[in-house]
Amino acid sequence: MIDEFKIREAVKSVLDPELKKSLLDLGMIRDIHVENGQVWLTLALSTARCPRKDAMVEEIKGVLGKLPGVAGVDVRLATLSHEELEKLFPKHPLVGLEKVRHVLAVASGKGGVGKTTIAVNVALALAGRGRRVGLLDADVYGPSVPVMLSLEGVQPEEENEAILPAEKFGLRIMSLGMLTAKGQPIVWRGPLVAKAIKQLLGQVMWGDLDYLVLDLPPGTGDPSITIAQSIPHAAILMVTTPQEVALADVRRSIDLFRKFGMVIVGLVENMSYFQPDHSGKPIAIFGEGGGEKLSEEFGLPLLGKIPIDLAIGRGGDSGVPLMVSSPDSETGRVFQGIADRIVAASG
Ligand SMILES: Nc1ncnc2c1ncn2[C@@H]1O[C@H](COP(=O)(O)OP(=O)(O)OP(=O)(O)O)[C@@H](O)[C@H]1O
Repeated sequence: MIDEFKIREAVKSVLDPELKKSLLDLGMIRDIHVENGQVWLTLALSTARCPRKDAMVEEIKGVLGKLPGVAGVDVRLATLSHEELEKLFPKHPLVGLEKVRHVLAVASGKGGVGKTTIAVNVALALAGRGRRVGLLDADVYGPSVPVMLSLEGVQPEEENEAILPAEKFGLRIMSLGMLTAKGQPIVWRGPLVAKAIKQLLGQVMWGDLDYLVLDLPPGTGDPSITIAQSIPHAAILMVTTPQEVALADVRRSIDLFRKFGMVIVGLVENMSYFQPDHSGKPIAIFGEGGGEKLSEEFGLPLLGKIPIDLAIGRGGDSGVPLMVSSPDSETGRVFQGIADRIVAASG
């Protein structure tokens, strides 16, 4: 007859994929109960969002289901307590940036050039290429990612003292805007900025990510440098516009990031031209050549030129970005090209 002892013996062989130790020995399989061949047990996970939970449940059921006398196996899921987690994993395996392969910080010389638009749509384009992508809105002056992704009013959930990013359009998203009460003015200055970002970086359960795209505050002020610097291995994606007058700000910004030892992966020129219709000639509303000029001057690749597209503005207002509503449009293909070049550059 099957009993708890036999179940324990058998289930010992199921290992935690991370720690490579028996789930039973780790205390993650508990409350085993056997009655008339039916087995009940609890699997306590590091997080309810554990990406491998289904595989672990299947393995447990597979191992126990083979035992003679077992009629059925019922696995209940639970999460480890904070104390248990700390004991098993001195550092939570999914919190912070440990499992984030690349951090891409989107910066601009000044405000309003489309930095957030580029951050959101490049993140979506990378996700469209099958990459696991997070988006951190670190724009201390006016976090606009919640509006662009219709996440207004969304408060982050917490689990075991970690903050869970919101999930939307296949991205994991966290915004400074989610940490402030609705309607409250945001006054993140000096030490507060560093503290808020440190908290975000240290406490958000980003999990396994190929890319974390960061929307930096605009300009060459303290916040953008402080934030970019506080993230190990962050590389800068610089947004520019084509007109000569805007270039001075971008030059200053590039110089400053370089002075602080930051790598710049490339330039994206936004609002490059307007295409009235498919047959007409593109109109260079804001002049032309800015991106190329900077590219030559600083030896940086120009990763793409985004047209002025009414669908981008509409996407920003409606909360459904262009790379969700029309990823294969002409503008969508430019974002795809940028994502491809980023992937190729990051290896
Ligand atoms: N290529 C484009 N075509 C049409 N509209 C655009 C384009 N790029 C950006 N916009 C629009 O311009 C406005 C400003 O864009 P966005 O918020 O992305 O700029 P930003 O540089 O992040 O601004 P901030 O400095 O305030 O953070 C938004 O309404 C956006 O929809």
